[in-house]
Amino acid sequence: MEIHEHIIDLPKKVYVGNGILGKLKDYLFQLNVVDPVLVISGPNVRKIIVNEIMKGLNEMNSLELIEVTDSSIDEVNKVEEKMKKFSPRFILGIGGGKTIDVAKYVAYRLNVNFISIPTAPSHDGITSPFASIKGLGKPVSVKAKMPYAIIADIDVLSAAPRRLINAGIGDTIGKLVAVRDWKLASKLTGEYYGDYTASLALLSAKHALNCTKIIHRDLKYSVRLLTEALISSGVAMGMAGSTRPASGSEHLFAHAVDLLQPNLAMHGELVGIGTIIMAYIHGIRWKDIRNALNKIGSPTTAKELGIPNEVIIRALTIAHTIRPERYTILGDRGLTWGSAEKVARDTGVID
Ligand SMILES: NC(=O)C1=CN([C@@H]2O[C@H](COP(=O)(O)OP(=O)(O)OC[C@H]3O[C@@H](n4cnc5c(N)ncnc54)[C@H](OP(=O)(O)O)[C@@H]3O)[C@@H](O)[C@H]2O)C=CC1
Ligand SMILES: O=C(CO)COP(=O)(O)O
Ligand SMILES: [Zn+2]
Repeated sequence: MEIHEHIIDLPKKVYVGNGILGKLKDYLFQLNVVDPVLVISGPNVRKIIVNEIMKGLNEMNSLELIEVTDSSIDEVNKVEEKMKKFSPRFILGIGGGKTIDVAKYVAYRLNVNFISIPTAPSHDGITSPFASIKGLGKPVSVKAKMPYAIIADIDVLSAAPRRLINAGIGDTIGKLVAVRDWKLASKLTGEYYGDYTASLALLSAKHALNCTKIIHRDLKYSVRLLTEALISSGVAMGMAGSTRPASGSEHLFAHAVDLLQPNLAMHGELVGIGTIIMAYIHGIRWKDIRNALNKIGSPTTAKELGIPNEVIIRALTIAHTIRPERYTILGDRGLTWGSAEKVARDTGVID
């Protein structure tokens, strides 16, 4: 008899709290982290946060820091080159989504434990066992290492620029559409639909929507809520063994814009706009989503992001080609130029 197994890898420990990075040394001890340890970080985060963290770890005999500037395969190769000489037992990824993606992808390829230390609540890659790496030939995420532990310091995360916090809200609200797409696919194509992981992703989206109502009066509480939502959305991906619960047509749109005009906008901002458009096509409450994003000052129009109307329309027409194996509301044939222009205008994304 053939055995079908589904193996779920989960983090060993998740630390969340205010000012907890000051206890990093204790946590690493609790987690049995032994050196050599490699810290991966980006240039901004290094200056703002990591240099201080490194001082706190100066008792380690073997500790190295490497800076990465984007989540490309070239940066992955650069880190791997360094690892040949250094052979770390643990990797700490400290930063935004791109840094964490490089760290978890390197950790996966070389089978080294990886600890995720987010400095911005801008994405749900904090916990997911997937990484978006540019230069692998596709704009969507690939398999990577599930973090061994997560250390989320709410003081640090809530001090991140507001744009990054808003992007995390956009990335999470996207699950409202992603789960709809998944359900639709299960009806039309017979694809397995995981009720539990879908519910977990939806719960994250609901909490992110709640954040939009309270962030003006209680930033720290909202960031804590958002961080927990990002973590559990990542867990949903880990449990599903795919990004399906967290990425549908709204992400396809975001990936398409990024392909056409790289680095113009943050991932979560594009997902937020994609969510408005795809919610409109699904016939769900797209105006509520747009109002929620407007309320926090997150962009809801192409103009706010400096993206030409033609790029939005073109992205909508090619989005269905990005991951053809994952059925969404865009169907197999996608949108025509005319229908793409109409939905973008009807939702106010272009004028
Ligand atoms: N693997 C997955 O499942 C997922 C992956 N992603 C991916 O994550 C990426 C998006 O991540 P995102 O975080 O939005 O973008 P970036 O990682 O590009 O971070 C944006 C900027 O914010 C800076 N930054 C981070 N923390 C702070 C802070 N506390 N204070 C000041 N600046 C800070 C970074 O600095 P520095 O230059 O130092 O890095 C960087 O310049 C995309 O590539 C996306 O595809 C998104 C969702 C899920
Ligand atoms: O960004 C993601 C989830 O928020 C990952 O999605 P993709 O698998 O589409 O890259
Ligand atoms: Zn995302």
